[in-house]
Amino acid sequence: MSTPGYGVTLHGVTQRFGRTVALDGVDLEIRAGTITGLLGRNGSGKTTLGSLLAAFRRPTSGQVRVDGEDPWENERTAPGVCLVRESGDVLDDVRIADNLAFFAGARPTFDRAFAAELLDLFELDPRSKPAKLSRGKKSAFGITLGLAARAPLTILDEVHLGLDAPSRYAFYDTLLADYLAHPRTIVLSSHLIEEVERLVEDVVVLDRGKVLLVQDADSLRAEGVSVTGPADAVDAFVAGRTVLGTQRLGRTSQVTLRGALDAPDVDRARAAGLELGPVPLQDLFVHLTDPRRRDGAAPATRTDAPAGGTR
Ligand SMILES: Nc1ncnc2c1ncn2[C@@H]1O[C@H](COP(=O)(O)OP(=O)(O)OP(=O)(O)O)[C@@H](O)[C@H]1O
Repeated sequence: MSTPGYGVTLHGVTQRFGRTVALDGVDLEIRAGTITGLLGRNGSGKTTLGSLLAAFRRPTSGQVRVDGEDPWENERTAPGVCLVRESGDVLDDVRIADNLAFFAGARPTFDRAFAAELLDLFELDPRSKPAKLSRGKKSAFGITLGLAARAPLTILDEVHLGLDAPSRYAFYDTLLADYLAHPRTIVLSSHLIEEVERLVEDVVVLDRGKVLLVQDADSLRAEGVSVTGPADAVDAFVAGRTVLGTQRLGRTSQVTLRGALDAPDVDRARAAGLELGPVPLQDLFVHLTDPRRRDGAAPATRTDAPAGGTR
């Protein structure tokens, strides 16, 4: 059985805007049939990358391949690629019902019944026009189009930023359930890493137009450990190790460490009454992209590092 969804490869892709280099010689593979989290600080090139995949623009140089082909003016891949950005990418002065009809006509995989369910979920009136919607409702409509399209390559670029917390969690749950029922390739760009981390199988981190890391989320998490317990005991245990983050609540401390612990360390931690747990991706992300580390040194984790599980 072939893998559902379109895979993506980029070879030496550079995108310039005048003197700005938004993407700088990017080599990247996004696996077909996965949810990939696209992470990066402001201006790191995430939206530019999404625009290239959706053939909204052509790179200055390098090769973009979607399902093995150049997506630019490609009649075969175009209906199978759906990019939704924070702005919603909808027809502002056209009623929601007509927007849906227009969108569905261009996409053979569009599921109108699912779109209707999503309108109900987000309490959107099919008679209203996107121009009159609040920011959050407009985002919800963009999400409705993006999910109901069931495109083999779906790129959701900060689509959920305007949503309130209940709507965001409804979006995450719906995305996951629909992805499991209809596997495809989803690229999810977000600054809300704590919220989306349970969804993503692979992680791509962009930093100033370059790929800093491509890794599956589980092996990435395994590259660190969180240590929780009485502050004194935690401090003694973590002394001399690479600390990614510290949280203190009264006399309890939780410290995120980089690097896996060996068996004797695990025994020592347990003997000291400390709890060990997985590392939040957010801590690893902040560590890797910390502007205070802009000393030209290579970050500790890279795709070319010999870390176990890196692909
Ligand atoms: N159309 C454009 N014209 C000129 N510069 C642009 C254009 N689009 C993007 N850029 C620049 O390219 C760089 C990357 O921008 P991009 O929007 O891809 O980043 P991003 O990671 O999506 O950022 P954010 O998280 O803030 O949305 C930035 O320096 C941005 O100013």
